[in-house]
Amino acid sequence: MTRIKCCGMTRVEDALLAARLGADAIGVVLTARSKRQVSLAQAQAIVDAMPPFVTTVALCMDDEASFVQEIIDMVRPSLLQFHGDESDEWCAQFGHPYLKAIAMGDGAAALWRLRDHPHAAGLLLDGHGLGEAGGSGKAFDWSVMPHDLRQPLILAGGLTPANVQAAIRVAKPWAVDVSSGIESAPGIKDPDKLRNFIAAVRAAS
Ligand SMILES: O=C(O)c1ccccc1NCC(=O)[C@H](O)[C@H](O)COP(=O)(O)O
Repeated sequence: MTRIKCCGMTRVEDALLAARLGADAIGVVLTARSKRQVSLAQAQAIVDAMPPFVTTVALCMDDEASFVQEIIDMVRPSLLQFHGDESDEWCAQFGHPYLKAIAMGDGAAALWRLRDHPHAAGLLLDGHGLGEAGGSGKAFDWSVMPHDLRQPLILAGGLTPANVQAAIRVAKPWAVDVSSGIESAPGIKDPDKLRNFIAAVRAAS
C-alpha cells in the first residue's frame, strides 16, 4: 500500500478533510520561501487538530536553527522536513525525526545526494532544482527512482489525480506527496481534487 502525504496545508478544515479521506500524513510549510507559509500558531492549530495515526510534518528550508527549535517546541510535529541545502549533520542536531528532500530537477546527476543523509527517517525526492523552493508542480523522471536504498522513499513533484497511478507504477515509492496538484490556489485545497487523488492512490496499490 502506498502511503499519502498531503502537503502545504494552511487551513484546519483542509487538513481534517485529508485525514478523513484517508491521508496518512499532512504537511505545513513554515519557511518564508513558500507561498504556503503558515505562522507557528497556525501550524500548531493544524497539527493539534489531527486525529491519532495521522503523521504531521513541518517543513523548513535553510532556516535558522533557532527557528527549527521553535517549530519543534511549539508545533510538536511528528516529523520535520528539510527542503533546502541542509547537511546530514545539521539536520540531525535537533534529535527530532525528519525527512530530507532531495532536489531531483537536475536529472539523474542528483542521485548521488541520496547517499548523503544517513540520519534521515526518509528521503523525499522532489521535482524542483537545487536551490529552488518546493511546491513547484514540477515532476522529474520517475524511472530514475532507486530501489537499493535503506530508507523509505517518498515521491513528490507535479503529482495530480491524473498522473499519480502511472507515477506509482513506474517509481514504486513507499509514499507519494502532493501539494499543488490538489489545490484551487496556493495553500487552498480543492475537495474534489483531494478526494480524487487519494482514491487514485488507493486504487493503484
Ligand atoms: O510547498 C511549498 O510552497 C514549499 C516551499 C518551500 C519548500 C518546500 C515546499 N513544499 C514541499 C513539499 O513537500 C511539496 O509537497 C512538494 O514540493 C511537492 O509539491 P507539488 O509539486 O506542488 O506537488
